[in-house]
Amino acid sequence: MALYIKKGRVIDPANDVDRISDLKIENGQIVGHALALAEEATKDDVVIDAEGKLVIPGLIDLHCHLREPGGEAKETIATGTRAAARGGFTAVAAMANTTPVCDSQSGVEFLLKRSKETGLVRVYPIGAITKGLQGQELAEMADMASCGAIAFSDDGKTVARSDIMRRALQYSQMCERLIICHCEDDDLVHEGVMNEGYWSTLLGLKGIPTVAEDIIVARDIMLAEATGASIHIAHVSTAGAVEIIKQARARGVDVTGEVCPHHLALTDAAVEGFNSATKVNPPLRTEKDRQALKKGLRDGTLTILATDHAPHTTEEKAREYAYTPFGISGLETAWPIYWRELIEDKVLTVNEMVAALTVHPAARCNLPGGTLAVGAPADITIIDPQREETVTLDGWASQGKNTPFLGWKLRSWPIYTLVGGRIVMKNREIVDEL
Ligand SMILES: NC(=O)N[C@@H](CC(=O)O)C(=O)O
Ligand SMILES: [Zn+2]
Ligand SMILES: [Zn+2]
Repeated sequence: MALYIKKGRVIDPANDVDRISDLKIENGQIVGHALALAEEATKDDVVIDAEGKLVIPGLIDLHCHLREPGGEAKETIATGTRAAARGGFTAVAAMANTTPVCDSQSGVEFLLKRSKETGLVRVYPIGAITKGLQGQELAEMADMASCGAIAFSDDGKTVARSDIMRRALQYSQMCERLIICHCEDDDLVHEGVMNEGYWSTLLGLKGIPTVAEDIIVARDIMLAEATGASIHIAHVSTAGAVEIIKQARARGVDVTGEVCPHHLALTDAAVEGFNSATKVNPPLRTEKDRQALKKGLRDGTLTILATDHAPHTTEEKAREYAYTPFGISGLETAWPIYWRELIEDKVLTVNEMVAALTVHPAARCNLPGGTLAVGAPADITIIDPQREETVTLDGWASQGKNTPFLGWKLRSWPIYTLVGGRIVMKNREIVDEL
């Protein structure tokens, strides 16, 4: 049995493809592209009509929190990967800040095994940089790399000690893996819960200054430059960080940066009303920062889009603003939010936006996928750019209901997700029983 995707606009930035075509899928792989290829389909085959739709490589998220093991009340691999499928993602990289922390071979092996058993999309483990995310002793980086860790990160925390970070960068080169940096100076953050500025003053909440991020972005870039290592800056949120990354790239430092949907769509003004779903780390910043992120994407300083999907329980998110945990459940609204902020606002072309969600993240971590080339695994997303939907929790797959976008009317939604040729989401609904 073959599957055909008929008459879609096929966009494959990795191969400079943007044309109306049919795709043929067999045995989990893309086996052909051509106009009218679907005419050969027999009654045993499946044909998806994609006229007026975008047919793109499955989206790849380099930054999400699946919470398993230890945080199953917030999310599991089963529910988090279903949220991914609903959002058009065919692969997600899972951060190490679980309980226990993913800082050894057994942590990586657990994640891979559990993902195979219960995951709906591909899951790539990210190993911790330091044991227990304690920032004192390097984790078993080489062991983790050998059994499938695709990168290293203490995300959720900064590696505060520069000597430890320097050593980690040296080891990462031997392991040929990227270090992903969560950048905030803990002393400057202190007890802050939102961006420091007009709104924190008005609302009487403790502020987190932008320099808390900038200073560690600068430090990590200098350490990467000194060691020759490759780094990736997670959730870039400040104008200062964009400028520092831009200068470093111009000098030839191997640094990339990612942008999250919420930092493009919202500012700290959204905290008015104390909606706990707006509490995230790094915090929502000012309009100036938001515009700097867009400019950074436009001029090629920032090349990757990632969700930082950070689900929490409804109970935790019902706490007072100062005490509720940081994090936004982002997988299910990422594509239409990016569309609104980057396509409707004319920051990127559709091809550039697709590249930032597919070939760029794949290339950065040497992942398979991110392309629709013949012979590639059939990880494919179909987008209906016309579809309008209001964000509600109906059909929401993530256990984390902590989205600041409830009630937003958004255009352009994923309508099919295929992983290895298998349909895992169709017409906005998961195709699979838990
Ligand atoms: N982004 C967040 O606000 N929270 C993340 C941690 C992180 O990404 O730093 C989490 O694990 O909850
Ligand atoms: Zn982080
Ligand atoms: Zn994170």
